[in-house]
Amino acid sequence: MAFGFIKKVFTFGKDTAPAKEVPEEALKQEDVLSTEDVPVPHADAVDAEPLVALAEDRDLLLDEAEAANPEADLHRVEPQADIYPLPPVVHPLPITPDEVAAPEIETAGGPAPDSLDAASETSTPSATLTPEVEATRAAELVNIGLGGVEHAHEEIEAAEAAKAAAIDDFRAADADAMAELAEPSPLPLEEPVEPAPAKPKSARKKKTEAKGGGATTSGAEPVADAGPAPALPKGFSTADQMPKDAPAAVPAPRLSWFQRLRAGLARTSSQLTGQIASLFTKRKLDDATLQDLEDLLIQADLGVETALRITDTLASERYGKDVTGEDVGRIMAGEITKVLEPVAKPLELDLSHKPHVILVVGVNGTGKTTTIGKLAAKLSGAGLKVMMAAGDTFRAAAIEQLHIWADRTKSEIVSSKLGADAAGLAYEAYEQAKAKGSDVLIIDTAGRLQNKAELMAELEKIVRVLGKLDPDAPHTVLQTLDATTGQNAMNQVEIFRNVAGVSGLIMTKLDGTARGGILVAIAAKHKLPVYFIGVGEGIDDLEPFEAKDFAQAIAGVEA
Ligand SMILES: Nc1nc2c(ncn2[C@@H]2O[C@H](COP(=O)(O)OP(=O)(O)OP(=O)(O)O)[C@@H](O)[C@H]2O)c(=O)[nH]1
Repeated sequence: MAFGFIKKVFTFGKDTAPAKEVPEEALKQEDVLSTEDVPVPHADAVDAEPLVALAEDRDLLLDEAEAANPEADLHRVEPQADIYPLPPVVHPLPITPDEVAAPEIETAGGPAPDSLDAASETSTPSATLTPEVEATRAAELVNIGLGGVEHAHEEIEAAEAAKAAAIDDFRAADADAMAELAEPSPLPLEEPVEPAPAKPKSARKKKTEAKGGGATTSGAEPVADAGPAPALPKGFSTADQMPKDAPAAVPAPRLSWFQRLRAGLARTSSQLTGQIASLFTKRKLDDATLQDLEDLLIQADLGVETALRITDTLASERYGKDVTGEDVGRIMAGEITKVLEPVAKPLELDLSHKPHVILVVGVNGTGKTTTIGKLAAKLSGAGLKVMMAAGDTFRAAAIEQLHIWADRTKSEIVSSKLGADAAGLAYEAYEQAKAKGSDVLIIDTAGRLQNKAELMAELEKIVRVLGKLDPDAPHTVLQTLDATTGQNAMNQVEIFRNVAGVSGLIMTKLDGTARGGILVAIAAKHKLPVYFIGVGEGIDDLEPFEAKDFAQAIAGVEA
């Protein structure tokens, strides 16, 4: 074995380069091979112990060979750095992920690609050190010139093969590591949420159609089934939560004018009849009860006169006897009817005048303009030629309002600018009505409080101007009374009668919360005709005044 080893050394020398004479001092290689004196690059990575053993073996073999054949020319070839340069100690290859066939990385569910560097560093196999060390050892063997070139070649090839295998292993391991990083973690941190199974498109469509969907968001395709609607705070609702097929608002059946009158007077009548019923419960009619009844009737605005008529009639019939509420109601309706019948007159028109002039007066908001429209509708409907005069020059809306009524009733209208002289307008309107052959001229006036002297003076002026045109004009002075005002209506009639010569009354708003008793008191005192009653805002809501109907409605007696 020792000769074979020597042979290899010689062959290596012939094949490559002639052997060089080694300086004497260089032959003292023990020191050279000392691991202490010769700095071994990266000594921490190279195990020098076997090399020292090899060098010792070499010296022993050379000594034995020289002893056996002193003639032999045995060169002690010592390693020199310039002849056999030490290969640099190769550290594990710094394989970067770029050099490795990177797997396709899906970012979803895996770590960010940035983490791959760290992953590759930490996953570098430590086994790659071994072939490196072996290669270094082989090189060392060559360097010391004792291992034999062939042996050294074999060792180097084996080391390189091992190194290549190690690199392959590393690359495979690294690729596995990277592939693992790219895969979603098999252990999710949170409980996975089961995705809702997608409903077939046709099923969704059917559901939408069944709901009548699409009506609220026209043109918008339902993108996805949003699932059950979230609970909304009070006050919020979704279109789905809206009641389907909400019943359409059914118009209330229109009441007859008498029903509306009764409804309007219900407060007055129910209050009155209730008090009367409780007054006469298990009581015989005596002076005290009669006095109490009189008080109740006066409180109901019927007036002292009418109240006394009622109590007197009741006493004459039932004094000292049991009395019921129905008894009192019946007598009350009869007596009120007697008071009202004389005033329940039709509005007489003297069409020989052409025009018959109707001046409409009253306090603000009592229904003058509206009543003019209603009257014109009746007259026009009867074939009469009607002209209106917008004498309320204080209020632009009143002028406009009358124009609307003129349009609706096919009436002619004369109007002027806001603030114009109302008397002058009345004059102009009369002239035009005369010229055009109008049957009726209806003149609106500004609403005014009866205590406003200057306004009342203007009203007087209108009456004077009209009287100059026709001594009998205005032929009718109508005053509108708001049925909700109560006792103040009596005062209004007194003032307007004195100033404008009111000749007849129309009580409006008897369809509301009326206090109709005052009309009985006014009728009893002034004996002014009551032509119509207003029972609504519509064009037909003006009814001829009927004493009995009105009386029964107040008394709460069935017709
Ligand atoms: N319910 C009800 N409302 C009425 C009736 N008559 C008039 N009105 C309403 O009462 C309000 C006043 O009516 P107008 O006709 O403007 O009264 P006016 O007297 O001309 O008012 P001024 O021009 O301010 O003096 C309006 O809203 C009318 O629709 C009625 O008989 N019943």
